[in-house]
Formats: sequence, structure tokens, C-alpha cells
Amino acid sequence: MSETSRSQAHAHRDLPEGAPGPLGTRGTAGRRTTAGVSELVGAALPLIAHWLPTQRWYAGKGRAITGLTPVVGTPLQVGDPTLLHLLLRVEHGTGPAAQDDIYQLLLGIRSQEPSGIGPAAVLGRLAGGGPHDGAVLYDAVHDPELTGRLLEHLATGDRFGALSFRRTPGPGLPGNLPGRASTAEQSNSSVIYGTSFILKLFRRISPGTNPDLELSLALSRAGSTRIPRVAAWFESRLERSEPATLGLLQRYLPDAEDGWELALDQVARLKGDPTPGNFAIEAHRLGRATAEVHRVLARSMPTARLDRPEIDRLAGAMADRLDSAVAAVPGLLRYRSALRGAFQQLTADHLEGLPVQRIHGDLHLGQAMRTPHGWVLLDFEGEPAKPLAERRLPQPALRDVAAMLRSFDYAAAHLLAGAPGPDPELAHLAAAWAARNRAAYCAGYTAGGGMDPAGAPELLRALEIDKAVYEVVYEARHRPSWLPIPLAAINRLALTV
Ligand SMILES: Nc1ncnc2c1ncn2[C@@H]1O[C@H](COP(=O)(O)OP(=O)(O)O)[C@@H](O)[C@H]1O
Ligand SMILES: O=P(O)(O)O[C@H]1O[C@H](CO)[C@@H](O[C@H]2O[C@H](CO)[C@@H](O)[C@H](O)[C@H]2O)[C@H](O)[C@H]1O
Repeated sequence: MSETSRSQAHAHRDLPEGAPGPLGTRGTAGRRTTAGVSELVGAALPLIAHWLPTQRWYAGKGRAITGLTPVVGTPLQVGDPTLLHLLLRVEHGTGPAAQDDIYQLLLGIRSQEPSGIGPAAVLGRLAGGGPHDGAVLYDAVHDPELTGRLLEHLATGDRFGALSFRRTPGPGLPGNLPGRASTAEQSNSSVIYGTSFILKLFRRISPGTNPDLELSLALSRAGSTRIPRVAAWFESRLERSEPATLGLLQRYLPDAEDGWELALDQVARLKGDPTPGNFAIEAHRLGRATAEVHRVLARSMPTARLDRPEIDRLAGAMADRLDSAVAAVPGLLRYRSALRGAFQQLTADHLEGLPVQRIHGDLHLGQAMRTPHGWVLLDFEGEPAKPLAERRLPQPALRDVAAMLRSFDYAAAHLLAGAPGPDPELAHLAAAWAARNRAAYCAGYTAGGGMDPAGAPELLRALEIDKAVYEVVYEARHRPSWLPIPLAAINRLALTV
């Protein structure tokens, strides 16, 4: 069966109870009748099947879609334009090898293409002869009016069918701000409201509370100023599972500078600028901020200490991830034995009793924003490719430190990637920049009350390798021209084993 015809076959099934409402008149959203939504979704599925694989946040790249099944459809506005919230199951493969993911889509439907919307956000014109025949279907994240509607729901804290909108206590939310789609390169999609709020719409959805909401709420409630305050969120019932987090509204930091951009700017000055800046001061402050966040998380969420079986599991999981990565990127094979050697050095002698706690899970310079009041950390979702249950496990806090150390290496390596040919002098400057900032970050982390990373060199190296292995797969999948950056790190780290 072709992708499109299979999609249509699934669409003829009615949507589940409590999900959709009839697309008749404004204000009918959320009722338990399914006919109008099923028809609209049926007409949309063939367009979705073509558009989905072109999206950056789509995790199924390279795997054929074998089925599209609507899970929950909720009309949030009805008329012209219509706003349809859709959770969609995307199936890959068949039989025992079958896998599936659920994605969140926010679909706009208008009789005319909205002005100012880029072609990449347009899925096409609906066909099928229904009431929306000929209307334009598009990604509503790019429609200020419709994302404004979503903010209204968050502001009132109401329920629509399977969707629940929740607010944190505190000042009310403005319900009438138009949203603009963020242009940041990201794993999900964000909408910015004026200079006040930013709403992240999680794209790949798993049952349960997303760690970004869980940890941001814990930090907000503990009064931490190292994250943007949580203002609201929304979630959905998902078949018979616990509710899944769909979106997170936080204070927008209008004066913040992205740590990755700041670092790149400093690195670029290495090419003969007579006044190179001193990023090491910032790296030190960032280390302190990381330690501060870790301290609050350790106080407000469960902690434990590593015992022998846990140490074996930690090392075993790293070796398993390496093996999967080797299967995906065969260029890693030549390093396999050395890297496994580094994981085998994680023994009870070194690690028994080491504290573990909830951590950021995917820390890098692009997740750190420098504000007039200091560094703020974003996006506590963890590595998007890992299952949610795994991302919620307590970890050695040094995992975040190792991840940030990789980021200094990335920033330095980026300079070399842009050079027209081999440039040993530039390579030396870049390596020295990375070393200086990595050391400053670690010193800041220790000064801020974190564990001295130099006190656990085997663990730090294993964690850096584990992260670089993840990066190899990430780059191979999303940015193949960046693959040499983590591969060079793997080469370097393998030589130290
Ligand atoms: N509260 C905020 N204030 C200002 N900019 C933000 C804020 N939250 C996110 N951003 C910007 O959006 C980008 C993507 O956010 P992030 O939470 O990392 O999304 P994703 O999980 O989709 O990668 C960040 O790198 C930052 O540039
Ligand atoms: O989208 P997220 O921010 O949640 O994280 C994913 O994308 C990151 C890239 O945007 C990726 O980070 C890697 O590239 C960064 C430079 O762009 C570098 O600073 C990081 O050290 C490197 O890991 C991250 O791994 C991925 O999960």
C-alpha cells in the first residue's frame, strides 16, 4: 500500500471519544461528536504524509512511513480560519520491526493562503469534496492570529476535549497577544508573544510529564532565577496512558544573548582580531550557574548514590549506545574497541557512592542565555532521541558538565570548519581557546559548589565520549556537514584510553 492510500485508509476510522468536536460554528469545539473532524483529518492526511518528513523536528528521517493514524483531534477555533490541534501516530516498518511515534501538529485551514507565511509552512490545498475542499492547509505555528488563540486558552486555563490548559499561580496572562514563530534552529517549535512569553510546542510526544516542564517547574517553585519562569502549560490525555505534556509557556528573555552565538563571536576574533575578548570569564560564570542549578535540583528532586549494579548499568548503557551508533555510522567502528575500554574503566573503586540526581540532560552553549542578571539555562528536555523514562532517571551531575565541555570544543571546531584549507596556526589557537574555556567552566562549576570534575577523570572522559557518540549520530542524521566535529573529538578521546 502506498503511503498516501494507507494514510487515507486510517483516516476513515472515527477519532477517539472526547477528542474532536464538529467543525460547524465557532464555540462548538471540544464536544464529543467526531464526524466533522474525522472528515477534515482524512482530507489532511495525504498532505501531512508529504510535508512531515521535510520538518527538522521529524525524527523518522530515512525510514519509510507505513501508516498515519490520528490519535486525538481537537478543533480550537472553527470558521475561516480554523485551528485544528492534532496528535498523529506515525508508523514505520511492519511486523516485529514496526515502530511508531506520536507528533503534535497545529494545523491552520483558510480559504486563502495567509500573507507572510513561507512556502515551507504550507502543506497544500485540501481535496476530497468536503466543506473544506480547496482550502489551504498550513502549519499554524506561523499564523499570529491562531497562535494568539492558543495563548487565550493558556490564559483562561480551560479544557477542550482531551486538552487541558494549566496556569501557574501568579500574575494573569495577557490573552490577546499575537504570536510569531521563532526562527531559532531547534528540535521543537516555539512561538514568541511580544516581548513577554515564549511557548514551546513539543513535536514528538510521549506519555507522561516532559522533563522540561517537570524540572522547570521544580526550579521555578524553588525560586531559582537561573531559568525563565514557567507561566503555563498544556497537556493531553493519550489513549489509556498518563497525560502527555504538549506545550510549555515561559517568560521570554528579550535582552538575552545566546551562549553559542557569543562563543562563536569570540572564536571568530581569534583570526587576527587585535582585541580578542575574554570569554573565559563568562565560561567561569556559566560553570557557577550550572552548579547552582544542580544544587537546587538535588534539593528539590529525588537523589541516590551509585552502587555496584548501577555502575555496571551506567557503563553497559554507554557501550550499548556505542554499538547502536556504530551500526548507524560505520565510520565509528575503528574507535569501538578503544571507546569500550574507556567505559570498562568505570569501576566501583572509582564510583561507588557517587551521588546521582536529576540533571539538565542535553546542556550546551545554545541552551545557555546570558542576560543582564547572569546566565539562564533553557530546555531541560534531555536528549530528544532518548526515551522519556530514561531521560527522567537520576544521573551523575558531571554528565551536564561533560556535555558543556563538548560544546566549547564544538565552538572552536566551527572556526576550523570555515577555513579554506588546513591552517595549523588557527588549529592551535582554536584548541587553546577550547582548553582555556573548558578549564574556566570547570573551575566555575567547582567554585559554585559542584563536584570538582578533575576528581573523577575516568567518569568525565566516559561521559564526554558518550556525548560525542550521541553527537555523531545526531549530526549524521540532521547536519551531515558537521559530522567531522564530533568525529574529530572521538578520535582525540580514543587516543587517551
Ligand atoms: N525564555 C526564552 N527567552 C528567549 N529566548 C528563548 C527562550 N527560550 C528559548 N529561547 C530561544 O529558542 C531557542 C530554542 O529553545 P529550546 O528550548 O532549546 O528549544 P528546542 O527544545 O526545540 O531545541 C533557544 O536556543 C533560544 O534561542
Ligand atoms: O535541539 P536541542 O537544542 O535540544 O539539542 C540538539 O541540537 C543541538 C544543536 O542545535 C545539539 O548540540 C550539538 O551542537 C551544538 C552546536 O550547534 C553544540 O554546541 C553541542 O555541544 C552539540 O552537542 C544537541 O546535541 C542536540 O541534542
